[in-house]
Amino acid sequence: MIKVESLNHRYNNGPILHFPDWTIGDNEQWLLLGSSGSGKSTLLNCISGLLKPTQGNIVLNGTDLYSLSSKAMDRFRGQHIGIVFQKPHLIQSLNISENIEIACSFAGLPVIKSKIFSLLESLGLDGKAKKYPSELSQGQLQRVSVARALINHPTLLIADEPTSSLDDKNAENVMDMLITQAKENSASLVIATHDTRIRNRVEREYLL
Ligand SMILES: Nc1ncnc2c1ncn2[C@@H]1O[C@H](COP(=O)(O)OP(=O)(O)OP(=O)(O)O)[C@@H](O)[C@H]1O
Repeated sequence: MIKVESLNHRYNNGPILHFPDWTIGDNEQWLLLGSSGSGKSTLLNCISGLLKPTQGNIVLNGTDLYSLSSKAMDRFRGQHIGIVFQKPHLIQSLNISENIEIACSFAGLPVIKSKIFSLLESLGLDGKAKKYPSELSQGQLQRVSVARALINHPTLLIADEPTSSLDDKNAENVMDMLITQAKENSASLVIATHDTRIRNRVEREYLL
């Protein structure tokens, strides 16, 4: 379970961004909705432990994120939170398997190749483990970024605008994949979006 409590953030001398309290239960799926500039990325960065909020707490499975040292936070994030960015951000000089392995290493967890291969297979990427990012299509690269986010069995899977640059069919495919993979991996799912095409796919909505 993830709790967002009494949270607000202020960049430099900008306006104070207020975030309503939010409880994300185990295995729940949520859309994070709000107009441009309303604070979606700021909130996701706070929840991911990447941005210390000016005030308030993020509590994940009983751990107050910002009570951790930065080193402990990095490890905790690696173990409990998987993030799918809009672009895959893979390391070009590493093959697909190695790109996923570094997510295990960052989290201080052992690399189990068989787990990587079976996750790639479940995402329709069998046979791609030894390929390099430049050898895969954009859709395949996005699925690799989902595999990287899931490899450590996170409590929470976060996707930031995963469909905004996609046509209708691919947006549908990506939503299917995120919903199915979150369920199969028993992860809660939060998708930040202003893509109205996907609003009917997820029942719960948090509005900014
Ligand atoms: N690093 C920063 N320094 C100063 N102000 C920032 C910074 N990042 C974001 N902001 C401001 O904070 C507000 C919220 O930004 P944020 O990126 O969280 O919104 P968003 O809802 O994700 O927007 P979008 O949908 O356009 O990506 C905006 O007014 C933005 O200008």
